[in-house]
Amino acid sequence: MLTQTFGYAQREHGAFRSVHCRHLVQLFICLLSPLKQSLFTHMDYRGSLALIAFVIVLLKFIEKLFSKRRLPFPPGPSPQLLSGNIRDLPTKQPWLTYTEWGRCYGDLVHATAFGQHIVIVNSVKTAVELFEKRSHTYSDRPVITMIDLMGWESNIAFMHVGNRWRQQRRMFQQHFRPDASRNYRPTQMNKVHQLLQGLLSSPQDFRELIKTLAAAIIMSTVYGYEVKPSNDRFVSLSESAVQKVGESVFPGAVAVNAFPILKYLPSWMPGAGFQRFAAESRQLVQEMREVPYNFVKQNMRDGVDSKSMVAKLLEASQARGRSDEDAIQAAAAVAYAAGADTVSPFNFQNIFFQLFPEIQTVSALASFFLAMALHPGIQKKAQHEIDTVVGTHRLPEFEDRPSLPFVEALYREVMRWKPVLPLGLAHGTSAHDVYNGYFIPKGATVLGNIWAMTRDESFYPEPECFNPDRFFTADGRLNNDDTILAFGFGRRICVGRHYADATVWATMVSVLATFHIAKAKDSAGNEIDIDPNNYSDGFISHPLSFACSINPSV
Ligand code: HEM
Repeated sequence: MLTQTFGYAQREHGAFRSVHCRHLVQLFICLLSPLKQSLFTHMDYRGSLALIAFVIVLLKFIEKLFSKRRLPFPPGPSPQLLSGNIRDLPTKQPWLTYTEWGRCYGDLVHATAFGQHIVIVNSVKTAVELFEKRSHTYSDRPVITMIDLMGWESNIAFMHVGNRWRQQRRMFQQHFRPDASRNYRPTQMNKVHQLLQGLLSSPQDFRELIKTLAAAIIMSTVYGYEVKPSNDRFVSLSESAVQKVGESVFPGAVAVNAFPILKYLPSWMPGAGFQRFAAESRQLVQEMREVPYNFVKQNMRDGVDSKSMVAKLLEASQARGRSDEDAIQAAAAVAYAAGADTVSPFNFQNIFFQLFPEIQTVSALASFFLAMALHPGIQKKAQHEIDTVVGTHRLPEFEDRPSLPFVEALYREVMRWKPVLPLGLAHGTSAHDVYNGYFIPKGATVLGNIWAMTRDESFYPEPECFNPDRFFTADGRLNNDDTILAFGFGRRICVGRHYADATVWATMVSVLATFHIAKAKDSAGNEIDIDPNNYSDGFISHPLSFACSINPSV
C-alpha cells in the first residue's frame, strides 16, 4: 500500500515535471524564433556560440527556479551549474569520501555529474528500505555504453532488469543456491588441498596460488575443466578478452560512456577509434564464450562430462526441447572470465573488473592472509579451536563448520573488515521514487556504500580494529549477525554467495589447520612491517603486495 502511494506520487511528480519542461522549451523556441533570422545571419560564429551558451545557462537557471516547486534531491555537496559535482567526485578509494559525506549529509547523499544523478546509500537501514523493500525500483543497472559495444552486455552483472536477466539469474540460482552449492563441496575441498600442497612447496607464491585455486574451482564447477597451473589454453583466451577491457580507458571510450549518442558514429570517422577497438573486443568475447562451451559439448558427446553446470543446463534445455544455447554460453562466461590471470594493479582500477568473481574470492583470501600475519593472537585462538574440535590427525571438513564458532566469527570479520567491493555493484533506478521526502529520479545510479555500513559504530565499535570477538554475545555464543554485507543487496545480491562463502571458509580453515602465517623477516631478523591499509585505489579493494612467512604448523 505504502509502495503504491509512493508510486502514485512519483508518477504525478514525473508528469507534472515533464509537462512544465515541455512548456519551458516551447516558450524558448517562441522567444527565439523572431530573433533567429537576424542573429544567425548577422552574427559571427563566436557570437552564435555565446548565444547558445547563454540560452543553456538561462534554461538551467529557470529549471532551478522551477525545481523549487518539487521535492528536493537528498542532501549532498553543492553542484556546479553544468558539470554538477564532477570536481567533488573522488577517484581514489571513493568509499572513504562517501563515508565522510554520509557523516556530513546523512544516510542518503546525492551528487550529479553532467546531469547523471548519483545517490549514495550509507546505512543498512536505508539499503534494506530501498534495495529490498523497493526492489522493483532499485534493481536495474546504470548504462555503461562501452560495455555494450565491447560485447560484455551479455554479462548478467551488467544486464538491465528484463527477461534476459531473469532467465540468466534463474540459471545461476538453480546451480548456486545453498542445496545445489553443496554438490560442489568435494571439488572445492579437493582444490583447497592442492593449494595446501602448493603452499608447502612454494609459500612465497601464495598470491599466485590463491588465484589458481579460485580459477580452478570455478572452471571445474562450470565447465568440468581442470586448469593447468601455467600456460593454460583457456586461461590465455580469456586473458586476451579481459586484457582488452583493461585497455578500454582511452579518451574515446571515456567520451562514449559520458555521451552515449557517440556510439552511432561510424567507425571510419576521426575520433571513432573506439568502434574498431570495440569490434575487436566483441570478437574475443565471442571466442571466449564459444571455446569452453564447445569443450563441454564435445565431452558430452564422448560421454565424459555430465556434472558441470554447463552440461546440466544443456541436458535440461534439450529435455525441454528448447535451445537456450546463447543464455547458457553467456551465464557460463561470467565464471570463465574469472579464469583470467592478467590481474595487474592497473587492471584493478578498472570498473569492469568488478565483474569477475574469481578476483573477489582472491581479494577476500588475500585479506585473510594479511589479517593473520598482523594478528598472531587471533590466529592462535582459531588454531586452538580447530585442534580441539578436529584434532591433528585429519583435515577439517565442511561438516565441522557448526562446531567451529570462532573460525566462523573470523570469516565474518574478514568479510566485514575489508569488503571486497566497498561500493558493491552500482544499482540503477527504473522509475522515479520519493523516499523520506526526497526525490530520486529514474535512471539514477544508486551505490550501496558497504564500507560505510561496515564502519557503523553502533553495530561495530572501533570498526578498523580486526576483532572476530565482536560476533559473540556476552555469554560467549555466536551472535545472529550473519548477513555478509560484502555480497550486496536485494534482487541483485551476489548469486554465487553460498558457493563463494564455502570456498573462502574452506580455504581459511584448511590453511589455519596446517600452516602458521606471520610477518616476514628481513636479513637482520627484524619483522617487516605490513600496512593494513595498503589497498588498491580502484573499485575493488584489493590488498597490494605484502610479504609474509607461511610455515607448516608443528
Ligand atoms: C568473495 C567472493 C565474492 C564477493 C565478495 C562477491 C560480491 C558481489 C557483489 C557485491 C555483487 C553485486 C551485488 C549487488 O548488485 O548488490 C555480486 C554480484 C554477482 N556475483 Fe558475486 N561475489 C563473490 C563471488 C562470486 C562468485 C564465486 C560467483 C559465481 C559463481 C559470483 C557471481 C555473481 C554474479 C553472477 C553477480 C551478478 C548478479 C546480478 O547482477 O544479478 N560472485 N557479487
